Amino acid sequence: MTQTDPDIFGTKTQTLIRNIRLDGKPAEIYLDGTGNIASVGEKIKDHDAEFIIDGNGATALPGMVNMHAHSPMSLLRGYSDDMPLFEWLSTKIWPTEAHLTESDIYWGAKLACLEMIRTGTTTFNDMYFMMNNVAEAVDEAGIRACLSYCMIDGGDHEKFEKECSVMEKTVATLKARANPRIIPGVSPHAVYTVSEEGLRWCAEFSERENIPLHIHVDETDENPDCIKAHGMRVAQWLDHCGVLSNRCIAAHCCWLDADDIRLFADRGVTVVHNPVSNMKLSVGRALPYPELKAAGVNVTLGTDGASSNNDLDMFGEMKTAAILQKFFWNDPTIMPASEALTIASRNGAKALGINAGVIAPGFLADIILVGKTVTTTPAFNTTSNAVYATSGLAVDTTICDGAVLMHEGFIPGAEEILAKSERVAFDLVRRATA
Ligand SMILES: C[C@H]1O[C@@H](n2cnc3c(N)ncnc32)[C@H](O)[C@@H]1O
Ligand SMILES: [Zn+2]
Repeated sequence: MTQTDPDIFGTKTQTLIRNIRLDGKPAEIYLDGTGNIASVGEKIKDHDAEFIIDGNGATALPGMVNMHAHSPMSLLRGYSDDMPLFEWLSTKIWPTEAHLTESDIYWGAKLACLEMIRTGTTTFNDMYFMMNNVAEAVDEAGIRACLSYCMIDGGDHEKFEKECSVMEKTVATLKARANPRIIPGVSPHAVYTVSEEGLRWCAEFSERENIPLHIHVDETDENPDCIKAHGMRVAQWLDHCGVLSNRCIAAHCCWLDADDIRLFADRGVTVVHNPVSNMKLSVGRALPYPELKAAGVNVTLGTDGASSNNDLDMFGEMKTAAILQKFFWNDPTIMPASEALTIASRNGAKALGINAGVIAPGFLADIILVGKTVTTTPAFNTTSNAVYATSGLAVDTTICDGAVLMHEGFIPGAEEILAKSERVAFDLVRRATA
């Protein structure tokens, strides 16, 4: 069996991965076709491999977990840049999103899944609209995702009622797919776009269904407006509405203060750092990571949409997170490479309740191989190279749920997805600007 055998793609098979490095040491990994890692060791003798992947000295890492994305926004990559957040959303993004069709959503998500597989992401936490079309793309791509419909009611009660019914239908439809790689979630957009009844309803629904709640929090300083409207800071207001719990995944969180951080720690909230998007949109402050870490808050990593990043490469995101934190808080010891890697993989998996992010027997076989190449040589420290030196394009093999999705940089069907999403994106913008 050669490693370029086309049968290797897309199905769980008994696979031996050899000639790799794990934590800097020579290793082999055996997948027994169940979707889990069966064994890890220096030399695996007892196996029944149908396929053998020769890593040629590659570094094995857990697949990246991108904890804040808007996958269909890959269609709007480079469409509108270099503007302040609210002007960008209200004059460029929202008017264009009003023209999105189900087919656009599907092709945008296909493009995003392709990029994530190419750059070593095996799970993403997504917030957008028409999520069943995103699910279709996720299903076909073989990647793992938590998918949430984004509620925006703008304080309008009629709109609120409509949004609740879309949210309920979305969760039911996603559940009915019965795909273990797809987790439904709920997503009120933010405190400045969702009413009190909207926030409360989402919190109760997420509790009832026992599914994650994904929300934008304190990206820019939302506190003065929140205090004016409700007499409380954003974190307190969310708590007042029942939103803060261990199901809550809060993206951005740049403007949390010490009391907010204590509240998040008490409630078991997960925070997502989005350093590239935050810097590009100049939100004014970096995530208070040192204080969150000291308080024991689970911190994860995300790219945000491809129209504010503008890529979905978690390797670039890890490096940016580590160097932004060091620079902003003026301390080079903050977020060492191994911590950045944990934040980008294990911590996200934990927040979504996925048994992944660790390469050890019994964990899900969500594994990537970073090839031996210019940016990973010399291999004094493979973790340092992964975080500080290489981009996701050095990933040459991506495995999710025990199935090979990319090998030697090749992903079946990639060319069609690029060609079609290119056409779909231009057509969308033509309609939106007509
Ligand atoms: C899911 C919804 O969130 C919007 N969206 C995309 N990027 C951001 C951001 N940085 N902050 C707030 N909202 C955002 C999308 O454009 C969509 O309307
Ligand atoms: Zn976002």
